[in-house]
Amino acid sequence: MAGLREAGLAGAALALTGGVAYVIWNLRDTKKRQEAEKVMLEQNLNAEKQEKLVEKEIRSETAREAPAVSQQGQARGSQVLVLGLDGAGKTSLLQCFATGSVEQEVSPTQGFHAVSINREELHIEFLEIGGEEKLRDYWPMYLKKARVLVFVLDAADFTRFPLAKTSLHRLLASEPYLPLVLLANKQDLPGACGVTELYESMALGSVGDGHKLSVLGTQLWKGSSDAHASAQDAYELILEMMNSNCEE
Ligand SMILES: Nc1nc2c(ncn2[C@@H]2O[C@H](COP(=O)(O)OP(=O)(O)OP(=O)(O)O)[C@@H](O)[C@H]2O)c(=O)[nH]1
Ligand SMILES: [Mg+2]
Repeated sequence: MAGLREAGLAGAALALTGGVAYVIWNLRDTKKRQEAEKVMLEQNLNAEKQEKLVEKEIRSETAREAPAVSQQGQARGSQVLVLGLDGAGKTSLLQCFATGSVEQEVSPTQGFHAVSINREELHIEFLEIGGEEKLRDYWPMYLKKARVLVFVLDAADFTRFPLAKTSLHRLLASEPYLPLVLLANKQDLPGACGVTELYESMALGSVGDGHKLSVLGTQLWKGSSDAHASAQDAYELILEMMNSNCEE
């Protein structure tokens, strides 16, 4: 009996210490959980803040129809018009500007694709009009408001150089003072034309003196580690050309 009682007491003591230990553990656990919840809450708030910031700084919009030309007005603002034949890499470029890389699959732009960047004093709206044949007739309508024209070219698609050249020269002829940034994209592809050859192939020497122009090689394919640096160089060049247009 005594053995049983002792065993009972020992059991009760164990249960008691176990209970105390549980309470302490539970208290510690609650404290830890509260701390963890606080950290999580702070992280969520920070993430929310960050999201809002990104939302505020970069807005991306795609639509099947281009914005009405009447809404465009006539004054040159901070719009950068991004044109080029279908498949050249215009959407990939804008995706890099908006997110820093080309992570998602891009699909052909059926109408327009706009990305607005607002950072401190800087506000730029990049407007891409799709490059399919049926959309090319709309291109000239958007030149009036553009401060800079970015023409993206698939530098490895030699067969379409003549078409790209005609399309580009038609645009330049209707806007004799519009600065041009020509992007020789897809430099990663074997045999892609370099910037010097492209200058010749696109007959840029024959473009009037009124045009400030720059040619830059880029590679913007999905997953490329160089895409970010390429897009960054293009972005800086565009900014420079925008500023040069302001100073006039
Ligand atoms: N290899 C390679 N592929 C690229 C590069 N840039 C874009 N592409 C690919 O080329 C295809 C067309 O790219 P888009 O960015 O949709 O071309 P786009 O000029 O917007 O074409 P449209 O909207 O049809 O006028 C996609 O499959 C891209 O992943 C590049 O530098 N290298
Ligand atoms: Mg596109």
